[in-house]
Amino acid sequence: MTKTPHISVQHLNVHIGNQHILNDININIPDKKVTSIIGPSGCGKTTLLRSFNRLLDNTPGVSITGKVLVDGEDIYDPKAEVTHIRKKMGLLSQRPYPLPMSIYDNVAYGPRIHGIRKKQELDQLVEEQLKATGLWNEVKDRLNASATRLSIGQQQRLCLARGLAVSPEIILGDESTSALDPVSTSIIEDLFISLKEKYSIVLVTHILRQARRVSDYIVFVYGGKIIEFGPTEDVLLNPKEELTREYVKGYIS
Ligand SMILES: Nc1ncnc2c1ncn2[C@@H]1O[C@H](COP(=O)(O)OP(=O)(O)OP(=O)(O)O)[C@@H](O)[C@H]1O
Repeated sequence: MTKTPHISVQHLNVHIGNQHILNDININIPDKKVTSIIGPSGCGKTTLLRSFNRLLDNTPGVSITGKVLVDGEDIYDPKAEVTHIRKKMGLLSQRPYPLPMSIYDNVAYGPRIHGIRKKQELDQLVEEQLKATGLWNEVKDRLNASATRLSIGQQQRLCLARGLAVSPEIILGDESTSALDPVSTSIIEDLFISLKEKYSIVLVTHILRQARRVSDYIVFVYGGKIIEFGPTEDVLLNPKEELTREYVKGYIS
């Protein structure tokens, strides 16, 4: 484990209405590694991921206690600035949601909002991020075409490029390959592996093979609690907890 965690979760409890969704979560998410959150449907994986960038705030009936420190700053401190926190994180959801504009404008969108206006600077940024997501050669001759005309797999990589263009530090992926074909899935998985050089990556996945392929660390969640957390090989091949063993073997789903 790296010495300084990028995200440190301390005694996090999430209730929605009278349901206790996350129960005393304590975890240190390592810097510049891929950490995958696994567990059966409804165990709280997405809720945990969404707690990292305060996406739960608008959920009706939610109450959140405990701390989530990002780079040492408690994002649930009443004085914390949500925009500043969110800028540190890019979220890739299950399905790609390209903006209804050109490929170029999708990537330039965030930088423009953050005040970058010079065409040369934007051109360079767009090219850089399209290269980082392996799209450049596929789209360089049609940058002004509508993003919605790309394949679903390409759209997902474009959404990743759009997120990376605002210089986040952390990439959150919520089942982000579930709508993709096997080839696009494998491209996105390889991207996660290469992007960890620069970013801390946290993924929610149902697919154990995917978790094994891409992750350095695994968090196994069951019934709103963290049952086990550790290096991928340890958790998947030599779990300490009986519940993890049963889940990995497919006895619980
Ligand atoms: N907005 C909400 N209102 C009420 N209950 C919610 C809400 N969001 C999530 N829940 C409940 O919280 C629990 C955890 O949901 P969550 O989506 O985090 O689980 P998950 O492990 O990601 O599930 P899946 O793998 O099926 O996506 C579930 O029981 C779900 O019904």
